Amino acid sequence: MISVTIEKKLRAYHGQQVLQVNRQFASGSITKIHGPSGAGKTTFLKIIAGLIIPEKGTIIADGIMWFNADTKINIPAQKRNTGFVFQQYALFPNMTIRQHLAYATKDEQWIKRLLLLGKLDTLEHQKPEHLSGGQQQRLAILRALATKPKLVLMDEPFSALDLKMKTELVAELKVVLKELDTTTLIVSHNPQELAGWADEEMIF
Ligand SMILES: Nc1ncnc2c1ncn2[C@@H]1O[C@H](COP(=O)(O)OP(=O)(O)OP(=O)(O)O)[C@@H](O)[C@H]1O
Repeated sequence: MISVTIEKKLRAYHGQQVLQVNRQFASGSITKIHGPSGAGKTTFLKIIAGLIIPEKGTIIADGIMWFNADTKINIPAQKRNTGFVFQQYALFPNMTIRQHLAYATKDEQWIKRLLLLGKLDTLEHQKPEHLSGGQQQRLAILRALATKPKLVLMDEPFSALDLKMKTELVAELKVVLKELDTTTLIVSHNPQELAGWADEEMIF
């Protein structure tokens, strides 16, 4: 279980807005997060990942204190074993699809399964510049899963996919996430998207 109790001042255009969250996420659950633009959804994911530091609060993951503002505990992002799908994908321009995955895992069977999941098996030796937006986005999702993380944070991960691709991927992705027992937080700006797919909902 991940338990998050935080406060973070946001840089808003007018005045100041404070992001306050007090929420638990059960192990292996999938939570869909939605709410208005600028409400702090991306910031919230980055706080859990350890990329943005809140002013107050604690983050406890499976009994381990990742962050405590009072005692100044702050486990670095790379030690939180968290998969992150960024809105802008953040792929490595000089690495092929396969190299993105092989960088994270040596498990050949797992790499093969991920490539099939993302329908990228025939493109494994291509670099990002030769991929469509949807293919790049799928690679970002696969890379986030490559280490079989206990926590996956996804920021609008299906925005570049057509409906057919999204429907197929989402179904297969859920099977994989449940198999890994990965706790998953997915930001989606569309309240209807993923209806019935996620276990929980969090509204900003
Ligand atoms: N590191 C940071 N520290 C403080 N405030 C930040 C930081 N990064 C972004 N912000 C501010 O937080 C606010 C919320 O931004 P954020 O990107 O989290 O919203 P969002 O809900 O994800 O929006 P969208 O749906 O448009 O992606 C913005 O006003 C932004 O300026």
